[in-house]
Amino acid sequence: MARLALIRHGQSQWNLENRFTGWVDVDLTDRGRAEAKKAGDLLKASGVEFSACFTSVQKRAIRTLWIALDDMDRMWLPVTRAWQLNERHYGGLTGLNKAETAEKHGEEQVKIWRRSYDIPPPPLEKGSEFDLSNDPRYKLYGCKVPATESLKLTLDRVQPYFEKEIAPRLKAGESLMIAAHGNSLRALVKILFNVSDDEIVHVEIPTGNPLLLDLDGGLKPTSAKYLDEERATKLPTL
Ligand SMILES: O=C(O)[C@@H](CO)OP(=O)(O)O
Repeated sequence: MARLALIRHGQSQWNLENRFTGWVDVDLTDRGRAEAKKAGDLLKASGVEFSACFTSVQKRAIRTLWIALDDMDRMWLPVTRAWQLNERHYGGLTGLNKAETAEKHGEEQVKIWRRSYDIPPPPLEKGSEFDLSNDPRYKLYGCKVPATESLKLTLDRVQPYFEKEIAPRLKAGESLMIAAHGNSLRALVKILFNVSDDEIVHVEIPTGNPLLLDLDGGLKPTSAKYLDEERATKLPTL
């Protein structure tokens, strides 16, 4: 039976500051590092022997994976980095404080930008301090940096990557880890649990808390649990 562990990065500096982050390469806070270590403890205690890991090209996810693998004494596992697993791009909201933006535009509008399935935030202006179009990593990986993304647009890049690189290995019975981000993981949860466009609005993924799935041959979850039960959020029904 294949197992899949989905781990959102630990708390980042901009999670702490309550700022829209998206593709900005913000690092973990001390608490985020502690969450990553706890994720490693819990994965080790689960007894699952993983054969490979996937992560984004953003340091908060990469470092979470490093810390967890170090804790698990599995630093030798193969790791693949893919821009397709990046956080959703927050467009023109990038860098803004979420509470101040809600005061300015209203709670309802901010909720639509943050959690609606297919309404993207306004695009990021070209040449903005958060414009990453010339970042060497995206040139290296041959990625055209988006100007904004809804969850749907995020899923449109997560899904083909998952189906090509990850799903065949799970179908072959491998157990894999994915360390990624709130919204790239919401996209994966939407795919795996077959969540409707309306219901995905209510799915929140906690930081640094591994979600361990048992998958059948068609990659349908037969069991799903957050390993840190005290910090678990509600999962879609199986
Ligand atoms: O700022 C972001 O990039 C994400 C994840 O922290 O925030 P949200 O909760 O709005 O999806």
